[in-house]
Amino acid sequence: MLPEKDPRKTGDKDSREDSSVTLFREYLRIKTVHPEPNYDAAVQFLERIAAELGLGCQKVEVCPSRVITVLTWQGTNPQLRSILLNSHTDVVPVFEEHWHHNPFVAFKDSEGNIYARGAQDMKCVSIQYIEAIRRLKATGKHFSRTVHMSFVPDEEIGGHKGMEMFVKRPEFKALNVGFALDEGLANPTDTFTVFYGEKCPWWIKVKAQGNPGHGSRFIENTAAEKLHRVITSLLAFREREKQRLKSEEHLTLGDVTSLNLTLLEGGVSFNVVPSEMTASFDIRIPPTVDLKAFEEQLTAWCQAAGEGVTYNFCQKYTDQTVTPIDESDPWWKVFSETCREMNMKLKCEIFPAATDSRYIRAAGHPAIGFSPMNRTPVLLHDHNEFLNEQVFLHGIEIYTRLIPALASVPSLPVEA
Ligand SMILES: CSCC[C@H](NC=O)C(=O)O
Ligand SMILES: [Zn+2]
Ligand SMILES: [Zn+2]
Repeated sequence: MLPEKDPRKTGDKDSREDSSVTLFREYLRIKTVHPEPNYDAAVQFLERIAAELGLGCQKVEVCPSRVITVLTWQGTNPQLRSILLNSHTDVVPVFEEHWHHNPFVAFKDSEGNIYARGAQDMKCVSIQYIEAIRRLKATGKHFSRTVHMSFVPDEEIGGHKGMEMFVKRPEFKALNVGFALDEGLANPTDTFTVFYGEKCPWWIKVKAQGNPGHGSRFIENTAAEKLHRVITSLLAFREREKQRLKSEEHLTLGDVTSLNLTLLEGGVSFNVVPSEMTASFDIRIPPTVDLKAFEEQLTAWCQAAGEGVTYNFCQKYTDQTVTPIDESDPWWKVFSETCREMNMKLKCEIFPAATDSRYIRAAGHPAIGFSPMNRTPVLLHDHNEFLNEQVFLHGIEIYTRLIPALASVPSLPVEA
């Protein structure tokens, strides 16, 4: 086995690598991977950064072993609402046998592509925030609004012991957030995708009860027949939404309801007709859908499948707040104008999955999901996730413009 630092393993060839890229790769090597993320190492890393940059560092333990780290750059007018730059520190598991390089070594190939779990989702963004602030501080600049960087655990498993708890704490209220940035997605074209809202995740478990008996007989009203009907109704709806997305050109994945059958359970033996079987569905509902009507539809499908068909929620998010993206909104105006000044093309969408932005928006703060990765395939949660170092470095330049612009938004009427 090659040692972890061997250039054949890391792709390190020259010592002229940009120090921001080196820091990014160092962060990627911290194994904050589920199911047992090494959060202590990440917090230590962030404490070191805070000391290096001369930033305030606050640690909030929202529950045992779950710490939110907040690095703060105080503004010249701390009364004003702050800018929150949020990122999560955890990453999703890997199927190591499908990776061409160890996903926790941050191998860089001859084209500058850095391969690692978290390269896109979203350790890039954490380091881009940090490096932009490092550069801004180095020029001696100051801005009126305070800038906070929050680094949160457990986003990938729903944020229940992370951001969901944090927004309810006095320490969060004390941040006095005016506007937040959080993660988005890569875009393979020249355009950058920007997210102003998210779909609501609903995870439902449908239980069908029926008559049991010997596997050789035609038992009436079995659990399987009823479950089959529910599955048929739900998958037919899935097909309609899929076709709608395909046939209406202006629609994106964020605009239609997605639905997948993700778990099937039940049965004890080949020759025993079970009295109970379950099917679990991952449903993602756009903010424009009437949730009450949708729930009634689910209930109707279950009722139509026969007696003894019920469902319960394992996840039911119902806040449909979206962030304003009209030019009359002072935050959006500054965000979009600054991007325009850099000749960036933006496309505004609804995020198709769930991020911690939903908790920030539900707490009443505008939040935009934005990971500055254009000309990059969408590889989050995929094998061989990578980000090119030039794209990464360009992202730092983008934040180096965005952060001063946002932190200089003049006092708003609500702040008077
Ligand atoms: C719905 S809680 C799980 C959150 C998770 N977020 C990122 O992938 C997602 O599945 O969207
Ligand atoms: Zn993420
Ligand atoms: Zn993710």
